[in-house]
Formats: sequence, C-alpha cells, structure tokens
Amino acid sequence: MTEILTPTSDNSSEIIPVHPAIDGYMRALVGSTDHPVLLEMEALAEQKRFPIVNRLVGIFLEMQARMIGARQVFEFGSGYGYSAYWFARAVGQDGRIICSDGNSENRDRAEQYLSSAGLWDRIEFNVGMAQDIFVQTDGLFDICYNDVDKGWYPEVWKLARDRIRPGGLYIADNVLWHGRVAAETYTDIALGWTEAIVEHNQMIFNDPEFDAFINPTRDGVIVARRKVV
Ligand SMILES: C[S@@+](CC[C@H](N)C(=O)[O-])C[C@H]1O[C@@H](n2cnc3c(N)ncnc32)[C@H](O)[C@@H]1O
Repeated sequence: MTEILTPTSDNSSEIIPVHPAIDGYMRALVGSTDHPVLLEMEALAEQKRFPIVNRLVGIFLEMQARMIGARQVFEFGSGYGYSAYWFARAVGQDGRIICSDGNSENRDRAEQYLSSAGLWDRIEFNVGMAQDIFVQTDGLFDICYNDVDKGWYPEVWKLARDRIRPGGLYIADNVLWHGRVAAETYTDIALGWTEAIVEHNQMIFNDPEFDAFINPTRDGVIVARRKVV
C-alpha cells in the first residue's frame, strides 16, 4: 500500500471544483457538528498531512447513510476512523461498520478516538488488504465505501457492486482527483491512479443497475445507488 500525502506538491494542473469561498461558507454553516474527538482527529490529519475526508464530506456520508436507514457498512480504507465516525453515528446502536486498513497503527488510533466518542462498539476493525477482508466477510451491505489507494478503485468497485443490497449505496471519495480527471495534462502522485479513477467512474456511470452522481465537494464523492427492480 502506498502511503499517500495530500497531493499539493504537483498541483500545477489542479482544477478546484468548488470555489474556496463557497467551501468556507458551507463549512461555516456546519459548525454545530463540532465534537472534541472530531477536532482531535482533524488536528492529527493536519499535522501529519493524512488524507481524511473533511467535515463537509463527513456530514454528507452520515446523511447518505441516514437517508437509506443503513445498518451494515463496509469501509475499504478506514485510516484512523474519521469517515467511520460519521457512518457509526448514522447506523445506530444495532448497526455495524466493518472497517479495513493495511496499517495497524491506524486501527489503534481508531479505537482510541471512536471509544472516546462512544462509537467503538459499532465498529469491527480489520487490519490487512481491504479487498481480502471484504471477500472473507459474508453478506450484503447497505453501503460499501471506497477510500483505498486509487489504483485499486476499479477492482474495489467490481468486488463491491454485487454485494450492495437493492436501494443500497456505493460511495467513493477522491473521484475528481484534484481535477486530474478533467485536465488535459497533469502530474499524478502515483503512476496510473488518474487512469484508474477515470475507468472506475466510467464503469459506474455505464452500469445499468446503478444510478450515480458525483458531489464535487472537496475532491469529489461518487454516490451510486443500486436500483430496486
Ligand atoms: C485516504 S485514507 C482513508 C481515510 C479515511 N477513509 C477517512 O476519511 O477518515 C486511505 C487509507 O487506506 C489505507 N489503504 C490504502 N489501500 C489499501 C488497501 N488496498 N487495503 C487496505 N488499506 C488500504 C491506507 O493505509 C490509508 O490509511
């Protein structure tokens, strides 16, 4: 697995989807979501330049989960639990978030943070390759959330799509990849990642069993809903 840092060093071709003033306006509206644990997790991301989804995307994830009454969520690439924090709030006491990450330090941090937030009992955190953990886990999911290294995106979509219940959601972060998906020329942070994201997005929009849309907030979040036939 590649340790990704926030891709700012090669941003000569970066296209920012949402104007920073609009982003700031939206962020100011959601100040009431502050929680001491969230602030700590966000401070750590800033300090280590660790790519968590941000507050706006977190709120969006929680809302998506609440809108479909999600109880079972699988996360590919959980980091230290920031995105899981939002899903865990949505699924309620009987819900379950299966987290996966290749780094055991992230698991330990997630336990510390999500315990402090009173959400750890909704989490099953597995360390290892997310795709392997997924195929070893039975059942259908209300939501499969993808945030692994971007070269894996097509593979994760192919694995996940068949395991989403009708009316359930596939959600993936970074699908605009700092605008590279729409740039004529770009420098990638890892060979082939932009091409993988482009292929991933195209497959989803071409899939007759799903309806899809990209929310351009932060780095682009795709939401694809399995049709109910
Ligand atoms: C972008 S971060 C996840 C951030 C997290 N979803 C959040 O918003 O709080 C990606 C994480 O996925 C992990 N990772 C990348 N590829 C992976 C894979 N194939 N299997 C398991 N973990 C992976 C990395 O170790 C890293 O912690």
